[in-house]
Amino acid sequence: MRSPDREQTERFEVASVDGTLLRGFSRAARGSSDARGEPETLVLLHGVAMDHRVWSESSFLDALPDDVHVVAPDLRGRGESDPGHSAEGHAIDRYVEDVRAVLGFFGRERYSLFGLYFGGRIALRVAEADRRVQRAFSFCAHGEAVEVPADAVEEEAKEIEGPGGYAYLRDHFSAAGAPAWMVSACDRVDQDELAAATRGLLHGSHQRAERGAADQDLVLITAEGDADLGTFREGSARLGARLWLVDSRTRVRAAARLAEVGTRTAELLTAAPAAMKGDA
Ligand SMILES: COC(=O)C[C@@H](NC(=O)[C@@H](NC(=O)[C@@H](/N=C1/NCC(=O)N2CC[C@@H](C)[C@H]2C(=O)N[C@@H](CC[S@@](C)=O)C(=O)N[C@H]1C(C)(C)C)C(C)(C)C)[C@@H](C)c1ccccc1)c1nccs1
Repeated sequence: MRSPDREQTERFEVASVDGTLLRGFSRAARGSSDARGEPETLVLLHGVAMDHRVWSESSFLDALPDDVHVVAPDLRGRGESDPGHSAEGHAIDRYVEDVRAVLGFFGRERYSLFGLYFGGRIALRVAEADRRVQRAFSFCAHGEAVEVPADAVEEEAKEIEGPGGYAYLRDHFSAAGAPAWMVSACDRVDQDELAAATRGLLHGSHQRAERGAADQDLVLITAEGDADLGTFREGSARLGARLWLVDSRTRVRAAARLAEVGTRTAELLTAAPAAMKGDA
């Protein structure tokens, strides 16, 4: 564990296109920077039933070296950020605007994005839209078109906003073998915002992501045993993305492997450019 005083963590607040205030945490880099005099800046995007705290609780943060500038926003409706209010207020295009507002706030020329589950899908869509994104990692979410069944998702939203909403998520994720940090994250999210974010998945999240710039480094990550592994392979071929597999039976269980993925991610961020070519 780092000693707190060495941690230069500070809060930030930035307004998105629609006026929603996004808040989050930034851990300054210590030491080296690149030829442009900029440290590697890694923006972390959490999943639907989560907030920025999952990065430290999963030990992903500890796996990142001191010389990386880490930016961890709370997505709208989560953590300390303003609510999205409605399903339309939680459309994926709003999330893309939010992330681009965060990139604008820190004013770097280049960013890496790491997204967790639906945060990964957001990362791929931001990479498509914004040339500042040099690398995008998507943990357990591919970028292909998906059928988002309106009835099943509406059913889920009703469960989530009901009296047993937190129990539904805790039970589902626990039964699916999710690690404790992922189960407890659900309880920190406001129920109405969680239901709106769930219905928000019906506004554009079905669309596939296209590759943005030719020089972007895209990385898809999923479980060796994932039932949708074929789709991740298709996505890797279509997008010219790396495919990293973690040793777990399902995407949900893969969450327990996040810290080791953090280590591998850090190696890619800090690798000498020459080493970037052609490694697995
Ligand atoms: C099969 O599900 C899993 O493998 C669990 C896994 N989910 C996914 O990878 C993707 N979703 C799905 O696949 C599918 N969506 C779903 N409801 C949308 C949704 O996701 N939620 C809404 C609520 C929020 C918490 C989040 C979530 O998590 N609910 C779990 C439910 C608990 S879990 C242990 O069953 C979930 O998934 N419910 C499915 C079903 C309703 C179809 C059963 C489809 C329809 C998109 C295919 C997510 C990343 C996605 C991809 C593309 C577009 C939109 C979402 C996890 N996500 C987070 C942690 S684990």
